Amino acid sequence: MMTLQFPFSRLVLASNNAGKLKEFSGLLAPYGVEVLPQAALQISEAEEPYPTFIENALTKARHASRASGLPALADDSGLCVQALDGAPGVYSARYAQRAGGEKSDTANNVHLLAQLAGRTDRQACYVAVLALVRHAEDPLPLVAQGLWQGEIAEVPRGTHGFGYDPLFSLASEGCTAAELEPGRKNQISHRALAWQQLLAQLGQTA
Ligand SMILES: O=c1nc[nH]c2c1ncn2[C@H]1C[C@H](O)[C@@H](COP(=O)(O)OP(=O)(O)OP(=O)(O)O)O1
Ligand SMILES: [Mg+2]
Repeated sequence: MMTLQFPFSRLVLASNNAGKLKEFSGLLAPYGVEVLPQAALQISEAEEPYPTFIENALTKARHASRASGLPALADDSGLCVQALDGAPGVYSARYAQRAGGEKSDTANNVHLLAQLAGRTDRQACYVAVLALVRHAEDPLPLVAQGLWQGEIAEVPRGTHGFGYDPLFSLASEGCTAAELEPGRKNQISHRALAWQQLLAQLGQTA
């Protein structure tokens, strides 16, 4: 792997999602940058009111950077299902809640299966957009995206990962994302791909 020098030694991870934090600690481990989850700095969760991943990612990164005075990395991600016209998309974390249910991964998975009942088109795509700001008013944030194609399984399988992983089935791997070893997911996921894109940009701008 190419080693890159980060232009800073510490950054805030602008996320409260334990699954994402775990994946990022793996992705960032080789780069010798100290990663501080925003909760460790008592930073509140930012609002995510926008209809695009990029706007939400940037707003989360700016919020954490403003509160901490440090560079910040944010991830806005979700699952886009073809037969549902791209839903739940940017609303993935609030999918069941917006339909009157609770805000949890389990409720989201149950709701997704109900929405797809009887549908044969199960194609879906995970999307991750990353935003890295050097400071809160950074006029030139680094932005990268990754996509990961899969299909929605009929029943959940696997215990690794988080979110929709038990339903995200990968023909090439012969299993769901929740059945993948975490290290494998971190090689091939939407988040891993976006991270590689961001690193490439850092290499150009560092
Ligand atoms: O690799 C993934 N494996 C499974 N599910 C995933 C993945 N990547 C995104 N997802 C789902 C989880 C959540 O339902 C939504 C992200 O929502 P999103 O607002 O970006 O994150 P969040 O609210 O959980 O944490 P935070 O905003 O603090 O980073 O997409
Ligand atoms: Mg969120």
